[in-house]
Amino acid sequence: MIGFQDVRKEYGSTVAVHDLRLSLPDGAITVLVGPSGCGKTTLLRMVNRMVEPTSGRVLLDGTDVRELDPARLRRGIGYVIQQAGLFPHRDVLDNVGTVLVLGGTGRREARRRAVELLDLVGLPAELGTRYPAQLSGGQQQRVGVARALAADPPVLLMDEPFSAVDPVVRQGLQDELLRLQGELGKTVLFVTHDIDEAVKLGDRVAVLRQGGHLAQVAAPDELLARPADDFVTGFVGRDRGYRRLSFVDGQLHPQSVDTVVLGDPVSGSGWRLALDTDRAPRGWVPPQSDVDGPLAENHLVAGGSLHALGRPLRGALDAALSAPSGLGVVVDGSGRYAGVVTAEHVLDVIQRERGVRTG
Ligand SMILES: Nc1ncnc2c1ncn2[C@@H]1O[C@H](COP(=O)(O)OP(=O)(O)OP(=O)(O)O)[C@@H](O)[C@H]1O
Repeated sequence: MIGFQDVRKEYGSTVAVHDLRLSLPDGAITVLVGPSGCGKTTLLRMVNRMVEPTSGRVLLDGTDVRELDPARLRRGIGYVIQQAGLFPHRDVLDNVGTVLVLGGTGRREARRRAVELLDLVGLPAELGTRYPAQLSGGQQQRVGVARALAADPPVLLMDEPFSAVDPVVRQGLQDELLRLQGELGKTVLFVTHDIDEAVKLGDRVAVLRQGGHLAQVAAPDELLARPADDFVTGFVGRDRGYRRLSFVDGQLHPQSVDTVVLGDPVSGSGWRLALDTDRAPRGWVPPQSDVDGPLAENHLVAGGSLHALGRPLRGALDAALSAPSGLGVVVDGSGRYAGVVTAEHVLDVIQRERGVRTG
């Protein structure tokens, strides 16, 4: 759907994008990642003609975008930028409905549709009458995404949309984008300088280096497993082997451990896992603890992270490494205790998976 054909952009003597050839698969997220100044934003803005190439062509559905009227082109492409870029003097509903009104929809209908879009991006309708300054950074970004989706464009350009929010909110926004994309299947071009964000979100990741050169384009797992050169190796980082575990699934065989339900008397010795009455893990009873009477929260040592069955093995290893007992707690889809795993067991499964994969 979107293709860059030998696209070059020069600003005076600066080559921002160097004869770049890249095509973006339909209905997938392609992430452009690279250090500051390597030409990511320039490349992205060439799609909606906010920047014109010095030479080469940008194709949208086979048509050179230069043949398309810029205003119409932009109405058909969702655009999300850092700090959302909302209009400060319009309330949230008017912000979200902007593109619809520009396209000829009446204001009342645009506001009605905006309420649905807020719901789509996980915001309560009550926020609709607030002004951007009355929202948190994460909420503003969601409004920005809702606004970009308003005209239901097939293409979404996202330029560092989550860079200005704190890491926890950022993860939430990333998860939300993946959920939305699962529903909507847009063709997304996403710019970031954060390799973790790139491998989490991208179906394909294009790594750029200084001077606007394309260093490698690959699926995230492939990128981490086989970086094309020293630049990409350096960029994806030293812990790429560990990060790659995010893409490794395998059949874990959790073992059982002694459990005790909060409110029940404690017996046995060694590490015992405390559960609530729904069998959700709550923490650990350490060896030699002398709990007298029913088990209460204040008798517990905090647990590590939990691993949900079927999720990538990185989470299982983290659960084992973060548990005070050294036993990673595995839960089922409803958050109920399903067993425990040691780091050794997880590593065995990983090695076996690798063996299968590499033949
Ligand atoms: N309007 C402009 N005039 C002159 N030079 C520009 C202009 N826009 C970008 N450049 C230069 O082109 C190069 C690429 O810039 P661009 O903004 O595309 O990089 P980027 O990878 O998005 O960077 P960042 O991650 O810092 O946003 C940089 O050297 C930049 O200084």
